[in-house]
Amino acid sequence: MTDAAHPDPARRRAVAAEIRAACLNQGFFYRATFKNHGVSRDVVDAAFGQSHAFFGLGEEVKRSIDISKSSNFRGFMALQTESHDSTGKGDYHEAFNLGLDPSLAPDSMGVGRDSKLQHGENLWPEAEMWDGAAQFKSATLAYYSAILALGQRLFPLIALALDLPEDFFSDKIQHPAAIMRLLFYPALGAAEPIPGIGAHTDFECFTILKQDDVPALQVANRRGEWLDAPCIPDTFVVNIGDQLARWTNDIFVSTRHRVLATPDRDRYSIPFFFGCDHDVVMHPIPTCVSADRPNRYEVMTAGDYVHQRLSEVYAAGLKGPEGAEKVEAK
Ligand SMILES: O=C(O)CCC(=O)C(=O)O
Ligand SMILES: [Fe+2]
Repeated sequence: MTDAAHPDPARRRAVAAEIRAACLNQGFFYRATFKNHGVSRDVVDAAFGQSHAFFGLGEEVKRSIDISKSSNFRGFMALQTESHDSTGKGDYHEAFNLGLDPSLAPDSMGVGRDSKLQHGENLWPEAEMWDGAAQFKSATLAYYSAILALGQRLFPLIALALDLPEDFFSDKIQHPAAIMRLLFYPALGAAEPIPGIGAHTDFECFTILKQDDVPALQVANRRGEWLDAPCIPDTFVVNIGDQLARWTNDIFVSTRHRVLATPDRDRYSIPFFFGCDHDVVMHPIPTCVSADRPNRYEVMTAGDYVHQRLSEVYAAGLKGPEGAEKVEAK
C-alpha cells in the first residue's frame, strides 16, 4: 500500500479497493511509511530513540509519572500491570500512554460530553528528574502529530473503501480521540513465557502500528489460526478496530492479535489508536446495511461505546486509577 492522499482520484479509488479487500478479509494491511505519507524517517527514528531512552531510565523517574497519578489513563505503566491473557499474569511490557496534547490542539481541550476521557493533560517527566525530558516530549509529540495527520488522511480512503463520499468522516474526526503508546517488551530471558500482550482486538476505528525489527506480532485468521505479522522495513501495520467493525455492521473485520514473548531481544513498538470524536452517534454506515444484512448493533455514541468497553475491561479486573470508569484503556 503506497499512496495515501494521491491527487489522482482513480489512484485513490484503486488504493481504496485494496484497503477494502484487506479489511473485509483480515482487517490488517501494511502501508509504506515514508512514501507520500508525510512521516519522515527522522521523526520515526527520534521517537524510537526517545522510547529507548525513556524505558532505560530508573524506576524512580518512570514511576514519577505512573498512570495511577493520572485521571485519564496517561503516563507510565510498569511491567505486568495490565493483562489481556486468561492466565492473569499480566502482559510482559512497559508502556507510556499519551493522548492529544493541549500544546498541540488547545481548541480541542474541553470539547465534547466527556472531554476528560477524550482530551486532557498528559504526564511528562520533569526536567529536574531527567535532563532528557524536553527532548523526549518534543520527539514523542512530533511523532504523535505526524501519525495523527496520517490517520486523518486515511479516513477518506476508508470512506471510499466503503462506497461513501470521501469526506464522510471529516466532520467526525475534528477532535480525535487518538491514544498513542510507546511500548517496551523486555527480553524474557529464561523466565517462563508470558505473552508480551495477550490476544485482543483494539477498541478504536483503526490502529497505526510501527514495530521495530524484532518479530513477535501475530494475527488470527478467520479460522482462528495464528499467523506471523512480520516486520516489513519502512511500513506501518494498520489494523481495523472494534469501533469501525461495529460501525460497518461487521463488514470490516477487527482482527484478534497478540505479541509473543521475546526470549532474547528487547522489542519496541508504537501503536496509535485512532478513534472518532466521542460525541459522534454511530448510526450504521448506510452502505453497510441492507434488507439482507440488517443492522446488528444498538446505535450509540462513540464515547458511550468506549465507556462500555472500558467498563468490561475494568470488570475483568484491570486496576485503573481513581475514577477509572472515566479513563481510556487498552
Ligand atoms: O506491539 C505491538 O506490535 C502490538 C501492540 C498492540 O497490539 C496494542 O497495544 O494494542
Ligand atoms: Fe492491539
